[in-house]
Amino acid sequence: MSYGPPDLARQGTLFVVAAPSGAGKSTLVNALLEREPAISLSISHTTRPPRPGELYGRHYYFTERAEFEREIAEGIFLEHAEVHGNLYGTSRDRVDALLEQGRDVLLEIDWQGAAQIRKSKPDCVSVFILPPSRAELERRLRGRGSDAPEVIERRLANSRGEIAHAHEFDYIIVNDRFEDALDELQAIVRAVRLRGAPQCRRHEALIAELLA
Ligand SMILES: Nc1ncnc2c1ncn2[C@@H]1O[C@H](COP(=O)(O)OP(=O)(O)OP(=O)(O)O)[C@@H](O)[C@H]1O
Ligand SMILES: Nc1nc2c(ncn2[C@@H]2O[C@H](COP(=O)(O)O)[C@@H](O)[C@H]2O)c(=O)[nH]1
Repeated sequence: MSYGPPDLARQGTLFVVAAPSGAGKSTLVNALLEREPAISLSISHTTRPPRPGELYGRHYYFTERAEFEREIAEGIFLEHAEVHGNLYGTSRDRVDALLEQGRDVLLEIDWQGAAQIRKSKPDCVSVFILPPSRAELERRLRGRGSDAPEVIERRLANSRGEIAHAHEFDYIIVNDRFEDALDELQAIVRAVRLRGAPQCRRHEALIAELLA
C-alpha cells in the first residue's frame, strides 16, 4: 500500500524500538503504525519457529538456521543477533531502498541489533520500552499465552541483561498505561519529523568544536 509520494529530497528516518520480551513493544508499534501509516515496518528474518497464527512474510521471514548463517556470510543483513536462542536479522536492501525514497522505517529489534544500527546509521532514533515492574512483565508474558513455560522463563531471565542497555537509547518509554505510552511514542516520531534527530545529537559538531 502506498501513502502518498515519498520525499525524495530527504532521507527517511530510521526508528529503532527495543524492549525486553513481553514489555509490549509489538502491541505499541502496531498501534503506532495505525496512527502513522506512512511509516514502513521492516519484517525481520528469524530461525524461531512460527507461533500459531504467525505468517511468513507478514510477521517474519522464517528461515532454517543453515540458510540464515549462509545469509549472514553473504552480508545481506544490516544487523543480526542471537536472541533467546534464535537468530534474528534485518535485511539491508529493503531498508536502504525505503530510506533513500524518503520513507521513514521502523525496526523492532533487540538491544544488540540496535547497537549495530547505531554504528552503521548514526542518525537513527532509538527508543527502549520498559515494563512498569518485573511482576507486570511476567504477567504480560504469561498472559500472552504464546510461548511454552520454559521459553517464558528464559525470556524473563534474559530481561535483566536487556534492561541493562536501556540507557544507550535516545528515549525510554514506560509502558504502564497503554494509551499514555502510545501517545509518547507518537510524540517522539512527530518531534523527530519536525526537528530532525534528537536535540543533543544535532549539536554534536558544535560541542566538539567548542571543546577542541
Ligand atoms: N500497557 C499494557 N498494559 C497491559 N498489557 C499490555 C500493555 N502493552 C502490551 N500489553 C500486553 O502484553 C503482552 C505482550 O505484548 P507484546 O507481544 O507486544 O510484547 P513484545 O515486547 O513485543 O514481546 P516480544 O519481544 O516477545 O515480541 C500482550 O498480551 C499485550 O497485549
Ligand atoms: N537483533 C534483532 N532482534 C530482533 C529482530 N526481530 C525481532 N527481534 C527481537 O527478538 C526478540 C524476540 O522476538 P519474538 O518475536 O521471538 O518474541 C524481541 O526482543 C525482538 O525485538 C531482528 O531483526 N534483529
